[in-house]
Amino acid sequence: METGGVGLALQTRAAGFGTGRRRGGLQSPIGSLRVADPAVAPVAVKARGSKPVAPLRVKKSSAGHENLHQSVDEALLLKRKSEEVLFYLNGRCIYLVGMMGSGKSTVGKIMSEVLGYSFFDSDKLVEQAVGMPSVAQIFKVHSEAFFRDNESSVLRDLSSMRKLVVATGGGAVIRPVNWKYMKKGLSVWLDVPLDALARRIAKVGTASRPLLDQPSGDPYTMAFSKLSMLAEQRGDAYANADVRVSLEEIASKQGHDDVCKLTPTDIAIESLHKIENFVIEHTADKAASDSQVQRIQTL
Ligand SMILES: Nc1ncnc2c1ncn2[C@@H]1O[C@H](COP(=O)(O)OP(=O)(O)OP(=O)(O)O)[C@@H](O)[C@H]1O
Ligand SMILES: O=C(O)C1=C[C@@H](O)[C@@H](O)[C@H](O)C1
Ligand SMILES: [Mg+2]
Repeated sequence: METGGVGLALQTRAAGFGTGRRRGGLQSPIGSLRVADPAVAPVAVKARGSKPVAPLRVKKSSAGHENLHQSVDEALLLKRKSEEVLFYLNGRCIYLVGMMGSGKSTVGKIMSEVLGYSFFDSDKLVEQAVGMPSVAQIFKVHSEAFFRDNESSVLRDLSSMRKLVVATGGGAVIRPVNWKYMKKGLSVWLDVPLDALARRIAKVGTASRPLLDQPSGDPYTMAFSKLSMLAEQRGDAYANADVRVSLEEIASKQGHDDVCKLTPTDIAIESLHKIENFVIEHTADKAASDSQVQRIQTL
């Protein structure tokens, strides 16, 4: 059973979005790009009239200049891609789905900033709605089922809004009703190999992730075995997403042997690219089927 009462909190928070930000909608897909001089490039590139967008990764190495060039290129590519995608999105929300640690929050924040969308993390909204500081505590004091009910309520409330990027909880995909809400927008599955997930999670610890938290044992091994179990239980649930962004595919395209070499910006660019292709393909399909219906009606 879903719970009520989160709508007001969401509306109050979302009411602020749009102010001082770039308008979405039908703009020219590609604006004029001013290429900054990398020698004096700031550490963040600004989207038209908005906050700094792309977190430039300026790696410390002897090849410092090359890395700076690469980061500037990445930021410009991200900006250009976001301008193209905005044209096609027409205000539709983006829902990021994927296992714990797959980068939904990290990548989602980058996407929201370049698109001029608001960012929401559904786990955080559940915490606010329930009035508890962490998902771990909600699981402990109430139950997973209670958390899931609130998660569905949050997704229901979000589904009536526009211009949002939502990082969903890792398990949101298991309830069919959540797909009904997420299908109001576009869903993107961040598909990350379990080994990379376990490495990321072991680095930050499992305390905030109740389904992975273990009192003892090597953090990587414990995370890997729990994640494998969850992945098996969830089966194809993530594949319901409109778009799949496979880190293995991006890494192989870029000639990397390890997905850990990919930056969140690389992943945001690929996500926007896949979204664009999906929308173009489906708009074409719809136009073709509409014109077929019209032809049949005039017979
Ligand atoms: N491309 C990346 N490369 C390296 N580390 C990353 C990358 N993306 C995310 N991370 C790191 O991995 C961890 C998990 O990322 P994040 O919190 O964005 O995932 P999530 O999908 O939102 O997880 P959860 O489902 O638990 O909310 C964070 O510590 C983040 O800094
Ligand atoms: O994968 C999951 O089931 C979860 C992921 C987190 O984002 C939280 O929603 C919660 O810890 C459960
Ligand atoms: Mg998150």
